[in-house]
Amino acid sequence: MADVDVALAGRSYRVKVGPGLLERVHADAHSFIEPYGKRAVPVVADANAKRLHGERLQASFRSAGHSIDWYEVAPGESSKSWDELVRLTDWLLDRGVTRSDHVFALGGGVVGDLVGFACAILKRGCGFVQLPTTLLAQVDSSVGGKTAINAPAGKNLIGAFHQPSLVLADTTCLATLPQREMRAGLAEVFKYGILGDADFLARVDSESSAILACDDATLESVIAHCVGMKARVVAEDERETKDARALLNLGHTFGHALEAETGFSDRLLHGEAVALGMVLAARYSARRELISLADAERVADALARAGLPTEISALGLDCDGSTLAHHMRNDKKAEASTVPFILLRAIGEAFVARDVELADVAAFMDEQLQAH
Ligand SMILES: NC(=O)c1ccc[n+]([C@@H]2O[C@H](COP(=O)([O-])OP(=O)(O)OC[C@H]3O[C@@H](n4cnc5c(N)ncnc54)[C@H](O)[C@@H]3O)[C@@H](O)[C@H]2O)c1
Ligand SMILES: O=C(O)C(=O)C[C@@H](O)[C@H](O)[C@H](O)COP(=O)(O)O
Ligand SMILES: [Zn+2]
Repeated sequence: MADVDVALAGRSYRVKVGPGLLERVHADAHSFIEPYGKRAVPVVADANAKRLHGERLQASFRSAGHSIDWYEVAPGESSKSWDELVRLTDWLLDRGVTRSDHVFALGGGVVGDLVGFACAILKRGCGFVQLPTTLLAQVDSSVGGKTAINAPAGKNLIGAFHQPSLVLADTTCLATLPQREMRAGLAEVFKYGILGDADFLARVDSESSAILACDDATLESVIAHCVGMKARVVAEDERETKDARALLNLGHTFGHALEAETGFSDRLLHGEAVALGMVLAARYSARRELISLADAERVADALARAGLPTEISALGLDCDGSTLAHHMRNDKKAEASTVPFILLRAIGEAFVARDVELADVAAFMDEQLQAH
């Protein structure tokens, strides 16, 4: 078992990583469950996560004399919507959830982002506990307090910073995760290496088979490493007001544009979009002679070896580079006169570039759409 603390004045919380944590939620989350007394505890769950792991959670609550009031969320990105937010907040209000209560979120990044945002606005803020069940959610989305739903204008455009009170990442859950979803999560694992830790990138490259095969020891140590990196960044720059947290957005300005263009659907998962986005960020860095083309292709090759997509020409998009660049204008990092891009000075050394012309990005995207 590994523990990582996210240090935020007055709002610090623990992230526990390891096998079997769902069986002992009643113990680890005791202080957030006990106040419910005889009331059932609200658990918002991704339908697949509930079907596959809900019973373990239920047994844990039952052993401490508590029952669960389940709310099911349909799997998929389309659940990060206004409609689902309204349905969920109405349900929480119906259950009489108070500001001092904690709502439990069982599932991947979709449920975590949705529940986190609902809890940020419910009665101006109640608590929540993250029980992430995907690799992506365990290494990234359950930690750091970015919560959001999507808008027609773009990805995660309606949201709030709202930190969880506890994160319990039970690695046993990953045994039931489809390989495509494991790979999508692996993209965010690669991200930590590419943006700030070349040694970790080499390690992930060589251990990707063990990660995808859910080797217990590898999973626990890799997940804890990622959470540790994210915890340090979040402690330094919780609200992305300095450049530190923006680096966690490597590949996302490109990736979110691709997600928008594919309709936030399972045609392109978030992690797959991030993999493509990191390749684009690396190749765009090479175009600007910040890194060599060989280094950019090293990034692409590592992702390809793990079975992740690296060529946007294979997506069959019916759009041109300026349509994609137009989506990027809605990026939340955008400033009045510029869209900051996370580029590479070296593999393992990302930085925020504020002198990128969207017209140049559009021309680059046109080339990439036609490449290979
Ligand atoms: N807040 C953040 O900092 C942050 C960071 C990264 C990503 N995100 C967001 O996270 C979302 C993606 O999260 P995700 O990749 O976890 O996707 P997801 O939540 O859609 O889950 C992926 C799929 O796995 C299924 N599933 C979940 N747990 C399972 C399990 N244990 N076994 C079998 N199936 C299971 C789900 O039903 C779903 O079909 C995106 O919306 C992205 O924007 C947020
Ligand atoms: O935690 C962060 O900061 C991140 O950027 C993590 C990303 O992996 C994640 O996808 C995040 O939701 C993207 O943030 P956004 O501000 O671009 O919506
Ligand atoms: Zn992401």
